[in-house]
Amino acid sequence: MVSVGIIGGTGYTGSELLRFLVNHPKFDVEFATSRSEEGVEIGEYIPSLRGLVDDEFVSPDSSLDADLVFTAVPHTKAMNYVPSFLERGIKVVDLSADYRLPFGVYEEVYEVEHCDVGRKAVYGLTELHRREIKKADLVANPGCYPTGAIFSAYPIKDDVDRILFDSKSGISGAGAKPSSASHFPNLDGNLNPYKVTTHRHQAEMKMVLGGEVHFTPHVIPVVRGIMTTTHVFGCDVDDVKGRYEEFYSGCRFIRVYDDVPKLSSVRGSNYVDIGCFSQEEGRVVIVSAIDNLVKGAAGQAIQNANVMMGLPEDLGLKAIPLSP
Ligand SMILES: NC(=O)C1=CN([C@@H]2O[C@H](COP(=O)(O)OP(=O)(O)OC[C@H]3O[C@@H](n4cnc5c(N)ncnc54)[C@H](OP(=O)(O)O)[C@@H]3O)[C@@H](O)[C@H]2O)C=CC1
Ligand SMILES: CC(=O)N[C@@H](CCC(=O)OP(=O)(O)O)C(=O)O
Repeated sequence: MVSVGIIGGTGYTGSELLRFLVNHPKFDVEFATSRSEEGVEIGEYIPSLRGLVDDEFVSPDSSLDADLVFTAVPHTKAMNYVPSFLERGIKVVDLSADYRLPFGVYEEVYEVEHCDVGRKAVYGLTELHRREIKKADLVANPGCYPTGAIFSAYPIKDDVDRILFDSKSGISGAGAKPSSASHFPNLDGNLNPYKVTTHRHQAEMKMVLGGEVHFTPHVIPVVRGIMTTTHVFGCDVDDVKGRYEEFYSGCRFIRVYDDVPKLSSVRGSNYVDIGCFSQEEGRVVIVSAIDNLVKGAAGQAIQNANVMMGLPEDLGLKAIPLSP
């Protein structure tokens, strides 16, 4: 068995890691941390795990031991834990943004100084970066929006002039802490664009796709899921859908089809559904759907950890979507 730890076990992605790890045949949860819930039984704090996990949350501490650690803490916080794990030979999958971008770009976009500059991480969109992930000690798990967006454009990225991502996210993307954006009367019945031209994930999308990339996020009154409508301009590809089918053949979590994907077809699962492929003069529209907490976070993190430990990529991740 491989022992794994979670820094940030009470958060939405930490809880989702626990949900999948309970059924993982090769990963054994050694610890999950929380500062606010230290000593509280995990199954008591996360009622869906009642009777399934009887350990208690422990205080986050750089001396905690495991074979692999998931850091599921807010960006700017993970960099305080990652170095000490790596220095003790413990592999890390970081779910935060701290190691995703070149350090100079990170400091500009996140407006903070990075305290671990120079550390090498592999950016982990599993299906695109498997070979590097296999050899990595530190994987930077991609952002939720970039995951859905990049998969929806990658197969044709070199044959287009310009890419525009228009994404709609469920509110769990904002984490467990309530805010005015997540307050029920502000969210219900609304569709709220935010950071329309300035969202921090645009840098990640540009890093992987290159070229001209634009991104506008919206939050919608659902809990889980990200739907991205991707407009590509100047597309020089005859059979766009055929290109995707070929590119993603053998990727068991990526499903390519004709229809417009639904959030309910991926909810609770590690799937990326890609479809639509509507074409008019000079523009192709492609739509992708993911569960932000699974393929956009915990699921992809476990997929990457499987690859890092030389295990089958889909181990512990065979959950079927919760449709409807
Ligand atoms: N929600 C999503 O859909 C996605 C989130 N992510 C990223 O994953 C990370 C976690 O997100 P999410 O689970 O939503 O966040 P939450 O806010 O829901 O949870 C944060 C967790 O981190 C702990 N924590 C906070 N500050 C610290 C600290 N300084 N040291 C140790 N632990 C700390 C909290 O527990 P306590 O305060 O009790 O210690 C809590 O368990 C973030 O970087 C986020 O951007 C990535 C992809 C998708
Ligand atoms: C709806 C919502 O608020 N979403 C979050 C995305 C958070 C997230 O998951 O950020 P990372 O993927 O970079 O870790 C936001 O826009 O900041």
